[in-house]
Amino acid sequence: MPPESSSSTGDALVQLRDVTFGYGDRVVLRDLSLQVPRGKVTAIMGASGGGKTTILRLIGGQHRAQQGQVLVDGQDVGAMDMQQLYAARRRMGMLFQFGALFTDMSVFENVAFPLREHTQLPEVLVRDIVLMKLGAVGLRGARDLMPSQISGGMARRVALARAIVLDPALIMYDEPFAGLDPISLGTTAQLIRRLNDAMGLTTIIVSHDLDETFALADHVVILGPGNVAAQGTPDAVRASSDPLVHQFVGALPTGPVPFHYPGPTVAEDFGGLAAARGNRGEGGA
Ligand SMILES: Nc1ncnc2c1ncn2[C@@H]1O[C@H](COP(=O)(O)OP(=O)(O)OP(=O)(O)O)[C@@H](O)[C@H]1O
Repeated sequence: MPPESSSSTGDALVQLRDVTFGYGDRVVLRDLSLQVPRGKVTAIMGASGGGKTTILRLIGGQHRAQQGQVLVDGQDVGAMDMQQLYAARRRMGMLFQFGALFTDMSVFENVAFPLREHTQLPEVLVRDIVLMKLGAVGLRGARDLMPSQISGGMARRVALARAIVLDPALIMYDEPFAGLDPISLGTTAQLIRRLNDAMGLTTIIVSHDLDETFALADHVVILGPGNVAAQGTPDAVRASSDPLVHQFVGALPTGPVPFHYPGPTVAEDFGGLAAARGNRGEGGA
């Protein structure tokens, strides 16, 4: 696979090029193009159901684009066979919402799990790596606790240590702040930034927390229906004149983002009922 020319792409670790993807007949992303700059924190935001998690799944190779390309470090994820995909995924840490821990394993064993699955490292090295990663999230002292003995915020940090234990190049967080109190939320945001910078990572966050995410991210992508409404630095995106971006950034209840999920019209769904009421003389209101 030829490397991407840096002149056309900047230095992007991940690129989606004219990607179209749908579930069954329902097209979720249409000709969507976006860039994830290397070494930076990129936030993907937008209305609920807009396809943010779908984008993460395309990057992780859990879904394949029906048209277009998903390039990770210049390699087309959609064209990989299982072995290549497996190798590519080892370079990606993924932390999905509430990144569930194995409840029957200690904190230490949870973090050690990917090392035991994917490497044949001797136990002394496993121990050092796990303690180093737990140290990075401030939980070296919690190694022997079980998931039931730690708070939700701590569990999130253990999941984070587990996601970075194989030293990925890219880490993706889906809703890392969901359900956290304001202090844990601030700690998690700081940690995401610190890990990104200290480990030379590239980070993608899908998040609904506008203020926290704009404060944290270097690059923001706002999704509109099926496509990118705006992308750039947080300041550039805030200044966008696109009505959808304006609605989103201003958290306005009305604007181009529809309230209703696409479906039959009211007349189609309730027409029979209205007609029946009409026949019984109830249709006045
Ligand atoms: N496995 C699936 N099968 C069918 N439809 C799906 C599937 N996963 C997601 N969808 C639909 O695709 C659309 C995009 O979903 P996705 O989860 O990517 O959106 P999102 O932007 O992450 O939403 P949210 O912010 O609410 O998490 C939604 O309308 C959803 O109902």
